[in-house]
Order: sequence, then C-alpha cells, then structure tokens
Amino acid sequence: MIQENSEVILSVKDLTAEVDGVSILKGLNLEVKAGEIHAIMGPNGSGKSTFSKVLAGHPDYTVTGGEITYLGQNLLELEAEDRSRSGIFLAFQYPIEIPGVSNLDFLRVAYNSKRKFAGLDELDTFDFEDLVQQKLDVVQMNPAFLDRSVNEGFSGGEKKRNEILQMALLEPKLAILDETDSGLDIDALRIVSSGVNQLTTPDNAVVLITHYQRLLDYIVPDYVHVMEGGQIVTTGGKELALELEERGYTWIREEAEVAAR
Ligand SMILES: Nc1ncnc2c1ncn2[C@@H]1O[C@H](COP(=O)(O)OP(=O)(O)OP(=O)(O)O)[C@@H](O)[C@H]1O
Repeated sequence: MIQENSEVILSVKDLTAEVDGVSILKGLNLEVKAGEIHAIMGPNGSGKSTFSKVLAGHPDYTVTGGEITYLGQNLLELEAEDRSRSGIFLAFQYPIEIPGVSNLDFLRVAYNSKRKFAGLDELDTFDFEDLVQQKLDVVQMNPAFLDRSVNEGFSGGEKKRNEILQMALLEPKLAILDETDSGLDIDALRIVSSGVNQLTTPDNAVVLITHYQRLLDYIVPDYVHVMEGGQIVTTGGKELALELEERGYTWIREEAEVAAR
C-alpha cells in the first residue's frame, strides 16, 4: 500500500548489466518503498529475470553502469549471501533441486544463518521444527515435504509453494518473486497468493515478475511496470495489467518510440 514518506527500500538508477558479454539491462530505473507491491510485466526476453538475478547478486551477471541502493547502502558492494542475510529474497523462476539435502535442514541452515547475521542466537532443531510447522500453514503444505530433498521430484507447483515457504521463514525486507504463479493450479495460485499477502507488511516490499494479470487479482499491486529491451518503459496502476491483457505489448513499444522522437 502506498504511504506518504515511507522508507525507500530499493532505488535503482540507470542500471546497465550484461551476461557473457551481451548487454541485457540498458538503463533501468525503479524505486520501491516500504509497504509497496510492484509488478513487473513485459515480453519474453525483455530482461525481467536478469534484473532479479542482478539484485540477488548472481555471479554470472556483470553490472556495467548505474546504481542500486538497498536500505541506503550500495547493494553492489555486498556479496550475494550478505544480500540474502540483509533481507533480499529471490523466489526463482526455476527452483533448483538439491539431492541429498533435506528440505528441513536447508530451511534451518538458511534461517539460522540469517539470525546469526542479525546477532541473534540460532534456533535449535526442536524450536526450529515448531516454527516451521507454523509456517507450513501459510502455504498449506504437507509436512512430508520437509523430509524430502530440496525440490527433488517436486512438481512444478510444489516447487513454487516451497519457495514461498522459504519466504515465510526468512521474512524478507524485499521479496522478488520471479513467475511464482507459473505452473500453479487454480487452488495453489490462491493459496500461494494468500501466503504472499499474509507475509506483506507496511515494513517490507514485494516485486512480482509475472506474465499474467490473473495473479494480480489476488496480489494487488500498487504499481505495474512494463519492461522492454532492458528498461522499464511504462509504469501504471493495477489497471495497466488489464490493459496489457487486452491489448498486448505492441502499443507500448509504439508509444515509447513516438515519445523518443
Ligand atoms: N548467457 C547468456 N548469453 C546470451 N544471452 C543471454 C544469456 N542469458 C540470458 N540471455 C538473454 O537475455 C535476455 C533476457 O533474458 P531474461 O531471462 O532476463 O528475460 P525475461 O524478461 O525474464 O524473459 P521471460 O519472460 O521469457 O522469462 C534474453 O534474450 C536471453 O536470451
């Protein structure tokens, strides 16, 4: 929800970035304040996932220009793990499987790593299990998933639900959800959206990358941005997503070209 004078969580200015020498982000600007939900839409290949990976600090992506400020500090100076421990959470478009590592152990190590970073005592196994049981309710997940290896053999929708379980435990300041809605059946979409809504507070912010207006009926954004060619070319309210659903992206491109003349 937009609030006057709320804290700026993320400020991105003229960001350019490349992968394998190919320029992908070409002057991206975005400001995200506490309490806000931002949706980023845009055609395939426009750079949405690249942006999310650059924010998370993925080593394959090189920032070649511009600034990213997170809670007033230069994000680009932080290693990926410190970005995570300071409250940046990325739910992957394609969550990876980690055979041999139980979901419960993975969650406990991630959770305790964050506590340690904040100067808090780590939770022991019993206390952690109590906590994780409560968090399972947020995404209505069967406890049996805790004993399985991380994402191994999970269905597409189960992997996405598991990402939101991680989010529920880690309580991020800035959550970036990359196509978390893809692969979810109708009931799972409602459950996952309700989970995200329960985790959204006036103190944190969510950036949702999605192709589908449908998700935004459940998680109502304050802003909808369109990314095209590595830049945010248009920003509007939630009604913009409806317009995109109806008209596609071509008109945005044409209007941007006219404005650039
Ligand atoms: N290693 C690479 N080498 C060259 N090009 C790459 C590499 N990795 C990504 N790209 C290109 O970067 C562009 C942006 O990809 P990205 O995944 O960020 O797009 P996206 O907007 O998230 O797309 P989608 O909606 O399909 O998920 C694509 O054209 C992609 O092919």
